[in-house]
Amino acid sequence: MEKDRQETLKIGLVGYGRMGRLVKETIEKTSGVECAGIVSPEYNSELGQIGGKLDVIIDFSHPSNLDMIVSYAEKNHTPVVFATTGYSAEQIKEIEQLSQTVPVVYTANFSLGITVFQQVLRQITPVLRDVFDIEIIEKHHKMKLDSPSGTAKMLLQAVEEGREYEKKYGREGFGKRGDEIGIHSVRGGTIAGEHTVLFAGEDEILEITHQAHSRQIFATGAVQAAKFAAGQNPDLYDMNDVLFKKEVTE
Ligand SMILES: NC(=O)C1=CN([C@@H]2O[C@H](COP(=O)(O)OP(=O)(O)OC[C@H]3O[C@@H](n4cnc5c(N)ncnc54)[C@H](OP(=O)(O)O)[C@@H]3O)[C@@H](O)[C@H]2O)C=CC1
Ligand SMILES: O=C(O)C1=N[C@H](C(=O)O)C[C@H](O)C1
Repeated sequence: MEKDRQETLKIGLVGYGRMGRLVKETIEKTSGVECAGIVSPEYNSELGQIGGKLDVIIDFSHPSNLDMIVSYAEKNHTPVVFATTGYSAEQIKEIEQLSQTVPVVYTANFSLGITVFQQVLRQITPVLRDVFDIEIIEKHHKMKLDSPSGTAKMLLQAVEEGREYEKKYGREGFGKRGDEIGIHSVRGGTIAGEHTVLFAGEDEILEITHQAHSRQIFATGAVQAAKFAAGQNPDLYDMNDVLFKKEVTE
């Protein structure tokens, strides 16, 4: 009997803002996981101050915490779920490098809808790109720090698979549209997150939109990703792996 008992995963939570608080509540409602401690100004200033061994780290905070997380994870062989957006290209390399030694789930969006949206884009963009103009529009609450959103960058990456475009971030001035992709960030109120990819052709428009109606989808997905990461070999994973390739490797 004892052999079948699953250990409760001890999660170290970095960031205790809008998302961090919701992730903590979600952990408390989820079986098999517990919040072992929090890194934020009102709790601990680094993961090392949380007592005991952490089984996995979830980070919803700020790019400035990356080095602290990486050095803890490397030293303690702790899997990490990175949810923070706005990392520099060098920081993304650091995350990729970490994934050679510990399991890492890194995604700007934990929702099922956006995961499937990326798959759809990979299928339809090669068919449409030569005749339709492509624009990406994202809308978020006014407290968001980074623009464009991490999700908009992921959608752009899916659209650009097989062909890179010139990017226009917002548009102003005078002149015809070039061979480019426009990326537009709207900020206001409490919008939880909306992403649209618009394909505009001759007399027709195909528009795909994902709306987050609350942040719960991100918190639920992040806890699911933490459970997944804890059972994997070192590698870089995303929500496609978490949602659709669930087998735990030996
Ligand atoms: N991958 C995904 O699915 C999602 C990702 N996100 C991303 O998660 C991150 C956190 O989002 P959210 O919870 O809304 O943000 P908040 O601003 O509400 O919370 C950020 C947290 O990080 C802390 N923090 C630590 N260092 C810094 C610093 N140098 N500057 C600012 N804050 C710092 C804040 O501390 P303090 O309390 O002192 O401000 C706070 O605890 C963002 O990057 C966001 O884009 C958000 C939703 C979904
Ligand atoms: O900051 C947010 O709120 C969100 N950030 C993520 C992003 O940058 O894509 C995901 C989600 O849209 C909410």
